[in-house]
Amino acid sequence: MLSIALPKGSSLEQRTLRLFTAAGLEVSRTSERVYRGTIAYDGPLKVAFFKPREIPKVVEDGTFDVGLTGADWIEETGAKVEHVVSFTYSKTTDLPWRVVLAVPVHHAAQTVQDLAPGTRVATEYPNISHRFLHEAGIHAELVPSYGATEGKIPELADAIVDVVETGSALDHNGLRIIETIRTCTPQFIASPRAWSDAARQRTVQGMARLLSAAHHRAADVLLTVRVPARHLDRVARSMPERAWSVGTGLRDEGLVVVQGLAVRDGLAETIDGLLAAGAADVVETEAGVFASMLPKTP
Ligand SMILES: Nc1ncnc2c1ncn2[C@@H]1O[C@H](COP(=O)(O)OP(=O)(O)OP(=O)(O)O)[C@@H](O)[C@H]1O
Ligand SMILES: O=P(O)(O)OC[C@H]1O[C@H](OP(=O)(O)OP(=O)(O)O)[C@H](O)[C@@H]1O
Repeated sequence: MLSIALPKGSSLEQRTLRLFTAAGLEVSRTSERVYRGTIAYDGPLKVAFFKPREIPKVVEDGTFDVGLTGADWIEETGAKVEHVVSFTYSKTTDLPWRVVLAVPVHHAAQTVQDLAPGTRVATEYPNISHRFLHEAGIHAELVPSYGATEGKIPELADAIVDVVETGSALDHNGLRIIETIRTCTPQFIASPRAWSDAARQRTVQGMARLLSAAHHRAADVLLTVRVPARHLDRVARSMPERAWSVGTGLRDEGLVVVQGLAVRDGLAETIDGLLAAGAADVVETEAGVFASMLPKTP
C-alpha cells in the first residue's frame, strides 16, 4: 500500500487537505485529532500527519513513499527526495512564503554585510542560516529557536532568520527585513525508493496530475461575457486564452455570449480590458465548481 506523509499544523494542514479534496483525493479520518487516515486512489493509501520539518526525512528514508512539505524544510534537512510537483499557497495567501533575515527597525544594518561579528541570530533554520551567513562572510552566533522567533529580540538575539508571509508578525514586533534568503512553496515529494519502482512511480505521477489540475482550477475564474455582436471581434481579442463562444442572447439576438477561464491574478485588469473592448457585462464564477465539465485545453 502506498503511504503518504501530510503536514500537520496551522500553516499548511487545512489548505493541503482542501487541495487533496479538490483533486478527488480526500483524506478520510475519524477526527481532526487523529493523525492517521486513508485516501481512496488506486486502492487505499495510508496517510499519516507529521510536522512539516519531519516530513523530508521520513520520505527520504522510504518510511513514507510520498509527502507534502515546505521547500524550506527540504533544504534545512538536506533530504534527498524526488521533487514531483510544487504548488503556490501559504498559511493565508496564494503567494510563496520567504525565509528572511530581519533586524529591529532602528538597527543600523541595511544588508547582511552590515552585521557586526558576533551578532546573535535566532532561528529555527540553523543549516540554512549558517550557509547563508557563511557565504556572506559573516561570523554570527546562531541561537536555536523553537517558534515565536521574533520575541527572542532583544534579550536572546540581535537578529532573526524566520518565515515571513504577509509581514504582519515582523511589523507587530518592530522588525524589518534586510535579506530574503529563500522563497518557498509547498512541494509534493517522493522517496527515491518509491520513485525507482515503476508501478509506484505511476501512482505518484497520477496523484501529482490530479493535484496539479485542482491547483490550477483553484487559480481560475470562469468569465461569462455578453457582447454586442458588432464588438465581438474586439472583445474576442481581449478574452483569456482559454475561451469559447456559447451562443446568442436569450431575447436580444444582437448580443453574443462568450466564456473563458481567466487567472484570478490580474482579474480586474482582464475585466477592465473586456469592458473597454465593448463587452456589455461580465459575470465571474468560481471555476473550480465547473472545471470538470469544461473541455480540456489542448
Ligand atoms: N505564514 C506561514 N507561517 C509559517 N509557516 C508557514 C507559513 N506559510 C507556510 N508555512 C510553512 O509551514 C511550516 C510551518 O510549520 P510549523 O510546524 O513550524 O508551524 P505551524 O504549521 O504554523 O504549526 P503550529 O500550528 O504548531 O503553529 C513552515 O516551516 C513553512 O514551511
Ligand atoms: O508574515 P506573517 O504573515 O506574519 O507570517 C509569518 C509568521 O507566522 C509564523 O508564525 P506562527 O504564527 O506559525 O508561530 P511560530 O513562530 O511559533 O511558528 C512565522 O514563524 C512567522 O512568525
